[in-house]
Amino acid sequence: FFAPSSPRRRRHAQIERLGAKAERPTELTNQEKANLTSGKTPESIQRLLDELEGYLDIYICKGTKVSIVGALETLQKIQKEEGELELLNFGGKVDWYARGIQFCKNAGLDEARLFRDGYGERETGGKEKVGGKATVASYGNDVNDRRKDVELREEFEAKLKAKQRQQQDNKLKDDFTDSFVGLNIPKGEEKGEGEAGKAEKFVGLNIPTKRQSPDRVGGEDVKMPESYTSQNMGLGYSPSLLKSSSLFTGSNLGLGGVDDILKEIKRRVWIPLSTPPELLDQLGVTPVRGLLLHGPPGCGKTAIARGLAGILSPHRPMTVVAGPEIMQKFVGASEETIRAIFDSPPPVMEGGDKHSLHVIVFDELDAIARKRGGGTAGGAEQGEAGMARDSVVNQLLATMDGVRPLAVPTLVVGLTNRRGLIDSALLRPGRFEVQIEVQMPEGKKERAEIFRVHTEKMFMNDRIAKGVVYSDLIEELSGTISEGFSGAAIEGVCRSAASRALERAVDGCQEDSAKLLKMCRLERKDFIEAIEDVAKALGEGD
Ligand SMILES: Nc1ncnc2c1ncn2[C@@H]1O[C@H](COP(=O)(O)OP(=O)(O)OP(=O)(O)O)[C@@H](O)[C@H]1O
Repeated sequence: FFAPSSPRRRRHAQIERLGAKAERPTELTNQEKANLTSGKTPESIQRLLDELEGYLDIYICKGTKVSIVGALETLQKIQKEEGELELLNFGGKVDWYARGIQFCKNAGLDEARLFRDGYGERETGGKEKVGGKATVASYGNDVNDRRKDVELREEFEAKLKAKQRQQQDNKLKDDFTDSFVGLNIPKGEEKGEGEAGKAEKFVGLNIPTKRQSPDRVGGEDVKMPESYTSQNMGLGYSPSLLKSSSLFTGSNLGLGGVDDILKEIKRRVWIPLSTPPELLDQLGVTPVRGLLLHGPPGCGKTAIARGLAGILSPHRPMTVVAGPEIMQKFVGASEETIRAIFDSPPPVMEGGDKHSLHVIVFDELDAIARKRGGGTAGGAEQGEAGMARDSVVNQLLATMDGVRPLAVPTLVVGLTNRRGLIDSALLRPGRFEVQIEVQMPEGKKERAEIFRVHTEKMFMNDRIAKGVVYSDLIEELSGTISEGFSGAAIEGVCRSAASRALERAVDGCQEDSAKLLKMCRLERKDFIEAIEDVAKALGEGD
């Protein structure tokens, strides 16, 4: 939904220019020094803007209340930081808060909806001003405000639904086709971009706009296939689905150093799934049916698969098949078991339609899809377990080849630490065709990104000790840890560091919860000691 003319790259370039231009006062007051060392920079506001963008993306896709609350809270942080920046004469010429509000407007959230219709009153009339702008009353944390929000949203959605029903009853063709953006619209009836945009703005309001069930409209103009084979596994043209791929970023998934991986998944899996089928037809290609993520433990394979399923198919829960557990069921059972996984997708949630993508994640795929053949080489097994595995592999092959049609479009994601054990037939094109290695964080830059992901919240909530410069801390930590630290290990470091700060705060003021809340801040040494803790544990693990 953000104009392609304003990609993040351009904003970062702008930040860099601003940073270069920023003039620091030669003589800083103590307060200013304290502000400086607490990390107030244009970059910190940019990070907040990125966060805001993330919330608005989620809002557009899923329309959740949490995302609006998150957006509002982020706006407030932006306003606060901007005020502090102005004190430092440090980029104060840029109205970041106004940019944040513009983001919200682009996302279809006007100020009235953000501030008045459920999130407390916007204070105006010069009651209170920061940096010349009217401040926003804090989001009502109390239950009443939240309840009011829910009531307003329900009322608003009920009205919209009623209006939609009426429009359908009246057979207003324009409105009728608008709601089908993303469907396989028959040739000659494609809607122009303007109309597509019109329908899309409802996406954030939980109205099923992407692909409505043909049942609901008579199924005459719009036909979805009755069953899905390798030829028509795609979801049909879906501009909103294509756009929502912008959500598939490391920062939204809470992952650092994986942007190249996400880009490749977007290009090879996501885009073909949601482009016009006739275009795929002309190109003579079909969407990919299988994605294999392989690599060492704790590097984010599961998190990527979850993120992919959550954004690609927000209305149908994904199916997770835990390899070793399910194998116990397979032994002695018939081939029906694997069929059942594909043939019984979880029902769609409200707002979805029956053609929503079904994502099946096979965790520890090597446990169920080992090389066939009964020989011991390459990890294949004999006996009942070996036969069960052979049967599973055969079933998977038949299903992924499209021999057996499926009820809904399906994407299979395999996760494994041991790609070498998987039957090679499953790794051929047409099956787990896209294979991506999710490696250990390669260098300092990737490690710094992961540290940032897992400490940003502490930093934003002022839980890093005064006097510690956040960017220096990240730089130091990412240089200190060794190459053997996975993303999960780095997350472990942050957890362990937090536990040290918590312990110190609790020891210092057990009986005074207000003091405890105030005191609990992470020191540099907490992180350094935590790195040693985790390194020790990793060493013992080896
Ligand atoms: N690149 C990363 N950036 C930030 N956090 C990460 C990263 N990789 C892993 N983590 C953290 O580690 C946790 C565990 O990762 P995840 O389960 O996705 O790894 P995995 O590769 O699937 O491991 P396994 O093979 O053991 O299942 C994640 O939830 C996340 O918090």
